[in-house]
Amino acid sequence: MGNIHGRFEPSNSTDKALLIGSHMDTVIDAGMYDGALGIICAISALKVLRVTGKLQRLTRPVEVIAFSDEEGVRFQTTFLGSAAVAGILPESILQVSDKSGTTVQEALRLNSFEASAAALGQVKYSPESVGSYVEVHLEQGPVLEALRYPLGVVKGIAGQTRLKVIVDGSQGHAGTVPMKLRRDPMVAAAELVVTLEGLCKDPSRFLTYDEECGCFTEESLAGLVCTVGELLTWPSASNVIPGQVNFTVDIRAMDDLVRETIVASFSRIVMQRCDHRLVDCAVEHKHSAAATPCDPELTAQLKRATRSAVSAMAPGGHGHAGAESTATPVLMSGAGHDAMAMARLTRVGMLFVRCRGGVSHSPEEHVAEDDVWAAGLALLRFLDQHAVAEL
Ligand SMILES: NC(=O)N[C@H](N)C(=O)O
Ligand SMILES: [Mn+2]
Ligand SMILES: [Mn+2]
Repeated sequence: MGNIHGRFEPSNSTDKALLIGSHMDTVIDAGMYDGALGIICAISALKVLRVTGKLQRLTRPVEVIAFSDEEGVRFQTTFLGSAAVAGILPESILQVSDKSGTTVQEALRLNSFEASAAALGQVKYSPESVGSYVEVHLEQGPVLEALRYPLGVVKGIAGQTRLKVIVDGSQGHAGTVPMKLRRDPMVAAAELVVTLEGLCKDPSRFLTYDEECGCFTEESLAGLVCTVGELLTWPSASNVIPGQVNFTVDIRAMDDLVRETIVASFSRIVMQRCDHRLVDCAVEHKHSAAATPCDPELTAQLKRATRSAVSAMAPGGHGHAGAESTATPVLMSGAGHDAMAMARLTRVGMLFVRCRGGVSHSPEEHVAEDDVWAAGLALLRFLDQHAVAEL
């Protein structure tokens, strides 16, 4: 699937491998740090172990993996690289096509990968060969900056569902079709986009009683967000009533029942509103990933490593300013990560790095050099705890 691996195998290792990685793809018009930061941190940490002669003291294989496609921008499926390693990628994925009609299999062939079902089977790792997966990633949110702390550990990752909504109407002349005779998919889509926002801002206004059997609490609704990031129209001419409009839907929540109920409720609303407007519609499920907890023991080790790294950089150490408190923040992640796929193979832990203004998926994305240093130091401290034998 286009992943890139770098592995160090100690001569007499008996323990299961530690995998450290992140994704090397990103979104359109992105920043420099999403994904890449985690890969660079991992490679740098192993380089320091080599330079300091510690590689030979590793008690377990340590492997860096740069995953090929985490964002799912091109094929609307996501975690292609990590899901292949985790062994959860269905063979059918090879036939999913992008907007130009190129399938995953063809895209791989164009890059000299013979992607057959058998080849896909060879990519997956056996659970007994892997002990844990750790990922360093910028936070992509405002919490660490607000806490004035450079690093944090992740308690869990929100679940996510991606849909594609297709609305078909009657294509026609913008000047001659009376308003009352139109079957306009653009207006239907616009109404659905605004309704989706209302559904996620205030679900109680929309959910029917039987759906509320979950009696959603404030906590269970935590992190409920929805986004329409793409909207395509055909034929996309200013003087033509569109024939078809389709748009993407991205729904996330910390609670899987909440997310599934919102998805079901929105699908029902799509059918109802399109019926009312006499347009045809379809809701395609492109991707779903359940909310993923991080492993408590790995998280505790990452917390200890973080505290050690930040205190080593505090004034009198390497002069790292800004760590106002000693307790390492523990955060939930609204963003998805390869760790969600890798959690289906092994236990996972994540280390978050503060980013300016919490901005990500934008050229404005920025991480302070000192915070990159702190992340690398914390990863080294984690490796010392987790994989390097005492002298
Ligand atoms: N698969 C994903 O969730 N990709 C991004 N990391 C995202 O959060 O959208
Ligand atoms: Mn991203
Ligand atoms: Mn990412």
